[in-house]
Amino acid sequence: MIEVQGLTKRYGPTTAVEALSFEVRPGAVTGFLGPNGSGKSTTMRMIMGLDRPDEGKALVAGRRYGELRWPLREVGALLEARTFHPGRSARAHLTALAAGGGIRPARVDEVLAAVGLSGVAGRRAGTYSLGMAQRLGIAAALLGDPGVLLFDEPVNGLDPEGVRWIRELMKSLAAEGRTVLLSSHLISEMALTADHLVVIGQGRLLADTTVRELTTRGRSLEEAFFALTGASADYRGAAHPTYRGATADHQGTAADHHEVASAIDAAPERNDR
Ligand SMILES: Nc1ncnc2c1ncn2[C@@H]1O[C@H](COP(=O)(O)OP(=O)(O)OP(=O)(O)O)[C@@H](O)[C@H]1O
Repeated sequence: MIEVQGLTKRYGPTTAVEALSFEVRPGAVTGFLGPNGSGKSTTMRMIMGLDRPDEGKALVAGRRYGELRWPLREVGALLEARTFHPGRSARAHLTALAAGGGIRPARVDEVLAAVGLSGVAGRRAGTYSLGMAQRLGIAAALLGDPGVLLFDEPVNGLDPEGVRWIRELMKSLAAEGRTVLLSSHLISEMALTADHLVVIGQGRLLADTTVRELTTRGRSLEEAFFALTGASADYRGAAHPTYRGATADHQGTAADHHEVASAIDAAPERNDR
């Protein structure tokens, strides 16, 4: 269980997250959706104790991250790809994490097998493709066999086989009774993967509902998402040709939003940090 209670985070003049409250329950995949810059990553970082909220709190299994005795055994997260030392092998990276996290060493080979990296576990992780790096990040998240898992855009840059693998993994983790919070820009993928949805815009909660309920609000989940987020979208990537004319105060038409969404989906990786 994840409990987000009145979270607010400001970066100078920017309010990234504002009075945000929601719960993520076990046994389901909860999708975390919102336009670019709506505060998804910041929220996940606060849940993981990587950013300090200005107001409110985030609890995992009833405690703040910093209060967890063995955090890796309670909560695992893939927040950014390539958070490992490039000169280290995958096995060495996971072995070091296990040693620091009070996790039995044999677990390393179990998670390497679970993510399909056993055959390349001795290779320097810096030589890994994006898909392999994502798998290593997921292995690290699974290392402590935690009941709570967070994934920030895990399908970013993956090929169709990788996307399907992630989808099935998310579902199986939820079916095991775990709490799974998954952010993605790919609404079509979210429709296939998630049971529940938390939608935010400009750091504020816009919807906390089931995929089924939100889908019935429009002709599709995508339509319903645009109807919900249209007024709060803040597309700053104006350099991209498809964004031309889209400004922060541009309310736009459904067609505009579709164009922008296609551009977001096509963008290989975030470049705002
Ligand atoms: N370290 C930081 N310093 C300053 N501003 C930040 C920082 N991190 C995030 N922000 C700002 O906070 C807002 C929310 O950003 P965040 O990355 O949480 O959004 P997001 O929903 O994850 O976006 P995306 O979908 O593009 O990944 C944005 O305006 C962003 O520019």
